[in-house]
Amino acid sequence: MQGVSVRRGRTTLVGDVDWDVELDERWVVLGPNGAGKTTLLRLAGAELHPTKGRVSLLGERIGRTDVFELRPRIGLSSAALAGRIPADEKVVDVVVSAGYAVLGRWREEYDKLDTGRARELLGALGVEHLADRAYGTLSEGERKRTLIARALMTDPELLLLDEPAAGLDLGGREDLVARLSQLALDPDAPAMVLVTHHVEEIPPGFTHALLLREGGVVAQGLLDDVLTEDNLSKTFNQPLELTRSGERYFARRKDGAAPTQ
Ligand SMILES: Nc1ncnc2c1ncn2[C@@H]1O[C@H](COP(=O)(O)OP(=O)(O)OP(=O)(O)O)[C@@H](O)[C@H]1O
Repeated sequence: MQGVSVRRGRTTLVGDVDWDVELDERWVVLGPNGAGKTTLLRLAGAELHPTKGRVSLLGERIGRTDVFELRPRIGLSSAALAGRIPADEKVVDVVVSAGYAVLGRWREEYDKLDTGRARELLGALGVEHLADRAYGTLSEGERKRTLIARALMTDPELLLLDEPAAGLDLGGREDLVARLSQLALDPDAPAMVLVTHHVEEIPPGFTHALLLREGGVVAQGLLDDVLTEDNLSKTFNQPLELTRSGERYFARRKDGAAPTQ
């Protein structure tokens, strides 16, 4: 992205962003509510055109390419997508239908090979036993894993995950972080961008971070350089203490700091 802004009326959702993601990188986009994270991810998923600036994805310039050809090369898991899945859709079909860029099994008869791959992906995410259940009967954590399996179904070159751990309990979060870490460390895995509000959700193996506040970039670059107390405090507009334990990060407000408005 070069000089990218997205505006709606007088509101700037993201402003003047320069950002490069290489295919072997795993990025976390971190920022408070309303910072513009989802907007940035939708730009990266060819779901949104910038108001200003240039976006190129997988060698194709947005505005000069057919986004319908580009989108299957990008795997996306988001709450918006989750909300469009029919409750009675079979879990394996939620995954396999990604290869046909549809939601809802009724449209296609799927190939056995594809169904096998979908089950394999569900297995890699620890939910193969749910393959024949209706999506609507799954817990939040099981749904998130199903959606990640779906995002991987087309063997994408870029994987975009919008708050994959939101709504999970502690065990569910830790399990998902471990699985995403495995994926991040796999050299054959696609480039990854993960949006989150919480440093605790950064999976080991992620290499880069972009910190966003009020639509602007506070800092971006190698994770270790960018994730500092100063940068995090600026991003969340309060004095934060950041600790690192092994490959994981933890943050909390500094002792004695006054609550923000
Ligand atoms: N169509 C629109 N018109 C005006 N403002 C909008 C529009 N769409 C989004 N916004 C605003 O743009 C800002 C950025 O939204 P975005 O969803 O990208 O933030 P986010 O960082 O993903 O937030 P969250 O963490 O709460 O999901 C928000 O303040 C939102 O209210």
